Amino acid sequence: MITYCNLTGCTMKKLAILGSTGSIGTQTLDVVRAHPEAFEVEGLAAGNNIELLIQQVLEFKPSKVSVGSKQSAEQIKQQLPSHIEVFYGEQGLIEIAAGTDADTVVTAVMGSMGLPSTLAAIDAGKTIGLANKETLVTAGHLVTARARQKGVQLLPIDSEHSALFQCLNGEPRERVHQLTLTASGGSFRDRTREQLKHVTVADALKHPNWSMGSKITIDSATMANKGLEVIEAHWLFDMPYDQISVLLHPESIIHSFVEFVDTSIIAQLGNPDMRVPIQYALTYPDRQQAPSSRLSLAQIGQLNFREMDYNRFPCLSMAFEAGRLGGTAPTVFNAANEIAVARFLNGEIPFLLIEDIIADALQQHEVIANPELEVIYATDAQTRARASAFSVL
Ligand SMILES: NC(=O)C1=CN([C@@H]2O[C@H](COP(=O)(O)OP(=O)(O)OC[C@H]3O[C@@H](n4cnc5c(N)ncnc54)[C@H](OP(=O)(O)O)[C@@H]3O)[C@@H](O)[C@H]2O)C=CC1
Ligand SMILES: CC(=O)[C@@H](O)[C@H](O)COP(=O)(O)O
Ligand SMILES: [Mn+2]
Repeated sequence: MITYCNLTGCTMKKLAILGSTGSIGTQTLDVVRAHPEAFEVEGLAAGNNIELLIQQVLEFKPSKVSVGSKQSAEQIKQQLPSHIEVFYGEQGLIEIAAGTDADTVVTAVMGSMGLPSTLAAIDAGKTIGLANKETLVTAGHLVTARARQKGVQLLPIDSEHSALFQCLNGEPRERVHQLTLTASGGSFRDRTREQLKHVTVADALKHPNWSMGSKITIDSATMANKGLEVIEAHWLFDMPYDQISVLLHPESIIHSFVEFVDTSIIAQLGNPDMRVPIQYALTYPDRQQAPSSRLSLAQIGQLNFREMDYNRFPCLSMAFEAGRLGGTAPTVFNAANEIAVARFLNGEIPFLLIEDIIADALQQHEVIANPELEVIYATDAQTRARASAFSVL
């Protein structure tokens, strides 16, 4: 039984979930389902999957919900009890992030569209269970500064960052030699660049180890995901880029590790199951039985590792470069990648054009140092326009 106690008594943890119908959102609700005595759901936000959202509302009984459009809001209102408040669009997402009694907000929408609601949740003093890595990539300096100012904890949900958080266990930065993020290599790990020219969307969506939303699955295949994660680690752990490395590990059993200055290495292991890091963020600093299977190293037998080939995966080099440049460069990397992946998923461009679109966007951009929020939004919009128009013809 999980209880959250302070001097005034024991309470249930109150949650709002942004992106409740997605891969992370539904697995967060699996964790809630496994511990009904510990969690209450105050707010749910989704995009277009009204059918699933209605089922979630009837099961978890939040007081407020939000959907992607006004039309969906009208539709859902007719099917829900009248005491449930229904919102929509960006303001709706902000209402779920900041306008409920939730103490913890799980940010599980995809992309930098999660930035305004994440900032609103921080401003409202909510603890953040952070899955939406694009938010930290596009505006890491603003998000982390605001969280510090408000005394708000950013608890990582991304598996590698949850692993690093657990390995670091509060140790100061001076004791750390290097953070290493492991990378599965994604759907095309063993294909040559020549073979990548004609891969299909269906092939790209077959991740070897994880079942995830489509955008992140493509990011894994291009290695842009690991690039985003390097920048995410930089901001979450206040670590310079030359102390962050990436190692190819096809099995996704070691989720990441920390090498300390005395040469000791501490790693976090587990089966690839996001409900484990999600639950850790929700119960932190406590640990409880998770709705997940136990890892048997004897059954696995061996684990493999390979040096990262940066020529094979140029998106990773570009992300390191953007991170080191800082300012608006990571915003450009992220926005160009979001558009390029959407175009690939839409069947508009071949797989290898994703990296060309990112390279073009970074090359033409004049970096603005220490950008304010408005500059971030303007850079994001300009980059999206350029990436949408990019053509090989
Ligand atoms: N999946 C995973 O295992 C991992 C994911 N992450 C990160 O977590 C985030 C979510 O990923 P994932 O769960 O895979 O993505 P999914 O695509 O599975 O889910 C995205 C969610 O966002 C919702 N959404 C889309 N548009 C809107 C909108 N306008 N307003 C409100 N909600 C909206 C979707 O709703 P609907 O479906 O109803 O349209 C869905 O609930 C990403 O940033 C990803 O990088 C990080 C580590 C692991
Ligand atoms: C589950 C998770 O955290 C994903 O970000 C995962 O790490 C993707 O795996 P690769 O990017 O290593 O293929
Ligand atoms: Mn990850």
